[in-house]
Amino acid sequence: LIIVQSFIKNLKQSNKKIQHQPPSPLALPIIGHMYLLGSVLHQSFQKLALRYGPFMLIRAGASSSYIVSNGAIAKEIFKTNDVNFAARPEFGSSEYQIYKDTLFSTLDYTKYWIFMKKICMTEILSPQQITKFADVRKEEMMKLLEFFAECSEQGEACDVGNQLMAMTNNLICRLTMSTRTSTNVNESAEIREIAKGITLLSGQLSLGEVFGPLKKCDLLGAGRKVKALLLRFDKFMDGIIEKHEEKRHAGSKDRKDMMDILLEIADDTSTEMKLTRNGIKGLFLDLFLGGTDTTSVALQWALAELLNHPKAIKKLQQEIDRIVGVKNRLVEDSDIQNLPYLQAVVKETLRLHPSLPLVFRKCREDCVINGYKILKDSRLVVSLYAVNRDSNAWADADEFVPERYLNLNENLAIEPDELEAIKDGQNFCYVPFGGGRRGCPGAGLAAAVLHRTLGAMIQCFDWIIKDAETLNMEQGAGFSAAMVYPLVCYPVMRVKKDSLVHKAFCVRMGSGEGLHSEECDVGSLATLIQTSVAGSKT
Ligand code: HEM
Repeated sequence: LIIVQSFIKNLKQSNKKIQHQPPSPLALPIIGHMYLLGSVLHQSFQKLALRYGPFMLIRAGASSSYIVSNGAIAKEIFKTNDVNFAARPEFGSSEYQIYKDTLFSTLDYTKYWIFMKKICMTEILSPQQITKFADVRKEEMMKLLEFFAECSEQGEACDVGNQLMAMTNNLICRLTMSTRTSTNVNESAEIREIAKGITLLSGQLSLGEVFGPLKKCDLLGAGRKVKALLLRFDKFMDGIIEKHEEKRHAGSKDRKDMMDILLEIADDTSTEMKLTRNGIKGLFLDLFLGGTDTTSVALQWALAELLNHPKAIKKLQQEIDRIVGVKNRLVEDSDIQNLPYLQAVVKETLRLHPSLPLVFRKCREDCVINGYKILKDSRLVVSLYAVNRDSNAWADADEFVPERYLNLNENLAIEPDELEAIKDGQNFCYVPFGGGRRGCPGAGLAAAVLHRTLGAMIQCFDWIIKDAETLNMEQGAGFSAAMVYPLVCYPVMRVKKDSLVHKAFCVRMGSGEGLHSEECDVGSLATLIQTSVAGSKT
């Protein structure tokens, strides 16, 4: 009897602990909390979290979501309940989404998604594949540096953001299907235009959620426009697939790009699932949408933060000068491990400016999060922005302090035994790439591009902000938290006129100031150029 009684008492107590509704602001009829939300959604959520706590319920019209704003609860989602939150909710009406069954980023947590994730991690975005295409990354980076070098020679300012965007777009096009602006202007530019349109319209489409069942009426007209763009993308991809098929049947010995790999998997009858042409197209759409803006926006923020922190940019230049030098060669992938301050700058940039500040998940089964009962199919948003800037986890949370990773003990407001976890990425108060099995599969590629490109931009140039002392760091609306104001600067070549790096630029830019054997070591210059432009006959 005593045992039964104490069991019932315990049950009652534990039931009491499970609450049903987390804190929520006063909701107005019909619109709910929409009156509290500004255009920059992640900042509105962060402000509300300061008042209502790290786990709150927000209702916008007919759509309700739980909002997570600290590392402890993010850990419950990304680790403790990983599988249960490995699905995404629907955004707006899916009627217009021609790849609704194959678009990797929006799929439910199904066998097919697991199969595709495996392909991403072991084949197309694997560390081996990233290394194999290091020369392509380098070539695109060199193009970018050449453009800045030309601006420097002409004394002209340039819109750095536009150039970075073009670079990441070209890079993703080349890695996925060996297409690039200079070899095929139309293909790369067309992809950019389609991806830009879809990103913009998807924002409007997801607004349809607030209309509940009425979302099917496509009141904002975004659905029809998205469908038109997707059909254009579909036709474009048919052309690319056809070209790759022809090449394969002709027995081409070219290095395999992602499309070649996927077509081989599609033809393999021994795989556990069938990869269809639509599956390839859906995954490619994700790679274009997920890989381009995210990486270029992060690079922009990194340069902007450095420009607003002259001491940091100097420290970074000194580190690169010491380890790599300014004269003989550019920063290589293999240098990154020896450049801890560069790593810290990239890490701090992603902490303050996660390119996708909000992550959307769907609950697959009833569960308890932070003491609240969450029902199956509920929507949940992890605000990476708020988690990364949580002042209970980070000292001076809104400040750009790369040094905090070099001396964790002084700058972090968490328990010392968690410090090691932060270093190896297991701590959930730093989550720029999301987390758990649904975390970003492109993090490795992004890291490779970010470190090397930023390193080279700082190694080769001093940067002067156009018409201002400091940059306006206002964040814009939209899925990727880009800067509101364009990042316009004067690049000023740092490398000395007679240095090998400078001469390599001159040769590649065809400015005639290139080689004179009495001036420099032609052998090392030739090596430099060859490694800069692998495969080129220069
Ligand atoms: C700085 C660069 C990048 C950042 C900050 C970033 C961040 C993110 C985040 C936060 C997510 C959602 C994760 C979650 O739900 O937990 C995501 C998903 C995704 N990212 Fe990235 N990403 C970046 C670059 C890339 C690149 C280069 C690619 C590939 C070329 C890529 C492909 C994807 C894909 C396909 C998804 C969907 C994954 C899924 O739903 O299972 N990302 N990314």
